[in-house]
Amino acid sequence: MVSLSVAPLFPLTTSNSASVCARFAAGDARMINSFCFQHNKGHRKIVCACVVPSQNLRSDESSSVIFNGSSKWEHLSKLRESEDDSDVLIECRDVYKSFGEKQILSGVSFKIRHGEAVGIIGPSGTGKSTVLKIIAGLLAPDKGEVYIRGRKRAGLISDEELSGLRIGLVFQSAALFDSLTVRENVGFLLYENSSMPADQISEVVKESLAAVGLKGVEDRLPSELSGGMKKRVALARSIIYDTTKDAIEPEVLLYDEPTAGLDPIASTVVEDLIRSVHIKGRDALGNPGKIVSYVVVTHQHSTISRAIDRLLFLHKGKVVWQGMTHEFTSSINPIVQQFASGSLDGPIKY
Ligand SMILES: Nc1ncnc2c1ncn2[C@@H]1O[C@H](COP(=O)(O)OP(=O)(O)OP(=O)(O)O)[C@@H](O)[C@H]1O
Repeated sequence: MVSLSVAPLFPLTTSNSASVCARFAAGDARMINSFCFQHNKGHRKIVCACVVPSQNLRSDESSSVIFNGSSKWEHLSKLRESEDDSDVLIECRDVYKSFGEKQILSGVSFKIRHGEAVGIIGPSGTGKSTVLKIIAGLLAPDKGEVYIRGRKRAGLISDEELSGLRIGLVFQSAALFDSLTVRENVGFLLYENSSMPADQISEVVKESLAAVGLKGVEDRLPSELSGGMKKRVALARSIIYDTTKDAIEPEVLLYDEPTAGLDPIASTVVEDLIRSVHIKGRDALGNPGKIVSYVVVTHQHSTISRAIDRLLFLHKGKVVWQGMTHEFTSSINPIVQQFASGSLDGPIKY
């Protein structure tokens, strides 16, 4: 059975049991709410979120990976081809997507491996959010395939019976329900879909909020929170899960511009939270994170340097460069160089 429901930092969950759950936190909570009630007929599960040691951007020209047909890239590409793929959680293979006449993705290919913290960057409108939605199973590619732990996904997440991987999508907007308290927002899925008693949900909500460094805000309404706090509440909602269910699958979180609109310090808080809920990190309570891998779409340099280990650069519908975060600023790829410097001169035209 398939059920879809919502969460502000929106987890989309699939399970390897007969139930599948998708959680969303989109821009319009009401729209999501109605979507949720239409679809959420049976079982569901809930998800979590992530952290890892940060890396600083630095120059390392010798290790850059360039996608311009250079022999170095071809060589590395061949090496990667022969790599062991047993740790690949998600793979997009030659994905195409158009909206009407507008071709957005024209053969996007990449892999997300177990334990990775991956960033997708590139000019505005190049299809980064579209890629996240395709990974999440909210949009189907026109052509090409998405593999979840080696299994080809057919159609949308709602069509899936089996996946073995929970995928959560955290939208740019916190997408909290305005009329619900923080407790009700964070525990939304549990109140709606689990058999957990209210006091137990309340406890789990409290723990989830504590994991993102928030205490004593359970009874507040979203309007009483700052933008940064709303994002943290949304993150708490994305990492909450039904503690009465066992066998929780590995989970991947997808963040769409998690620090957009935040001041530098609030951005740092969110970037560290993203790290902290990752399996390589520790949350505010000192517990290891539960998110196995995550993907962040961002334009912010601080988020790239603080929360991301490997980057995919999307341009004109393709991944035109990929490399470790520290290789980004030293890349000799003209597209990357222009983007990194913010120059108006170069191959990217506005
Ligand atoms: N559902 C849709 N219907 C029609 N067009 C869409 C839809 N979703 C996205 N687009 C268009 O596809 C293009 C890529 O959008 P997308 O949001 O994926 O880009 P992006 O790289 O994330 O942009 P930004 O960095 O500005 O957030 C845009 O031109 C957008 O208007």
